[in-house]
Amino acid sequence: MVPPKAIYVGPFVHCKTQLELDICEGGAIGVDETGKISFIERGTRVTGESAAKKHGWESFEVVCLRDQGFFFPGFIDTHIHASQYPNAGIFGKSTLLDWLNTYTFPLESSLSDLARARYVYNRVISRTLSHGTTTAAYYATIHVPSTNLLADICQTKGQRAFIGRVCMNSTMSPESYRDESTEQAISATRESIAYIQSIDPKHELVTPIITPRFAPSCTADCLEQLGALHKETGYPCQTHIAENKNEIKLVEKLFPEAKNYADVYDNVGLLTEKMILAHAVHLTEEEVALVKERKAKISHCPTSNTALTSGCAKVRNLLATGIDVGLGTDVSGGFSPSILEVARHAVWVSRYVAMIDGDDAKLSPEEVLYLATRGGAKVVGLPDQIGGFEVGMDWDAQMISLRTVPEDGEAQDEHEGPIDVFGWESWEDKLHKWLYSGDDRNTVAVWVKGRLVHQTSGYRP
Ligand SMILES: O=c1[nH]c(=O)c2nc[nH]c2[nH]1
Ligand SMILES: [Zn+2]
Repeated sequence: MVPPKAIYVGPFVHCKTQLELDICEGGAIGVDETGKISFIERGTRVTGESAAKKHGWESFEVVCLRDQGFFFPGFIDTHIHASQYPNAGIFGKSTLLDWLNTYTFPLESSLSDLARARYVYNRVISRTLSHGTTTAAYYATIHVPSTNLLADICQTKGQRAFIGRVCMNSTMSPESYRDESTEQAISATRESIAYIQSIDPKHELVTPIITPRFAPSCTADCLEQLGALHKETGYPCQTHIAENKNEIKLVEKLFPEAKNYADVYDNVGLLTEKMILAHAVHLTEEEVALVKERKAKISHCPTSNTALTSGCAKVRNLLATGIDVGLGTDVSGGFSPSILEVARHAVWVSRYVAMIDGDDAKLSPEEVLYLATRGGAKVVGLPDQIGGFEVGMDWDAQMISLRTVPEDGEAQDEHEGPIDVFGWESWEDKLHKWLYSGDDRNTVAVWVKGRLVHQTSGYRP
């Protein structure tokens, strides 16, 4: 579907650097038929017509922010298990290894049923889009048909996605839910890769991602062959690392020849700049140095790490080392499909770290919004294409509505959302209010590559 040429008029905000937002109180962003940003005009007096005239545009749509609010880059969820979405919020008092057996494997296993997979995947994609997630790195299940279905639905609904068929062939996983052998794990992975290539040969929207679940669920031989597949195809990879202390002990037992957890992946050629490592809560200094050296990326998942009592990742240290970090909902270790919520929790977790390590550990609102957008773009390997508003980048964006409370303090309608703006706040204050109290009611429209992929019912941009 070709999106129309369009000019988006109103305030826009994006991250200039890790520490600084670029807040433009008024302007116009021209997006061409390919969904790319063609021009950016700044100024509160700029209109769609004046911008079009300046750039010689003749036929186009104008999308104006009718209420107070702003355009913001779409969020990037660098780690989410689409197949676990029905369990969001269901974890009791479990920790990682018993959570996998009690809650997770039974649900994932049930998605061999394509009708059930369709039900779940339709919902999780609609839900994440409604929270402003324009790109997601998904784990599906071990099943090829339902993994391929996830790719189909992302394409139909217009969400940019990395789609991973989960590899898990070790006897640590239940017999009823694991790959039969290394050969079968690799051929199923190849089958899913070939399908995704067939539906999106240039990977305009969906891309396969090689997905060993985590070291304990794969044999050394399987990891080795996945490393070879990564080298052969150049496709990105994702896995988990150092999430939980018992998991780390298990890795030491299963891979006694490895120096540490990161070394298990490094030994087989999986620790590269195209690897997304989820969690990294308990990495040693030596491992952090290796991750940095290999330019591997980290997905920080604070809601999950708190829910499963895994620990508090020291994100300030990772950033100071120069490692690229993004945010992940990690549904359903994480209970929420919202990256805005995860960004807020990234602030909280950094404060828990600061209570022990000192104030330098604290992440600011600007920093977590950076991780949710530009940081995530680096993690998924698309820093020049998504995560910000620059000429030549794709229009992956969300329209945020923040209405000022009327003078009588009363009138509310379905689009008001949970934030009370009184009108005297600075732009920085409004953004902080959105970060700490906003939700999907504020996200009234969402675009991916210039295509409108979500709008709040009744709200027409
Ligand atoms: O947060 C997590 N979710 C999972 O599904 C998983 N599998 C292994 N390790 C994991 N961690
Ligand atoms: Zn996970």
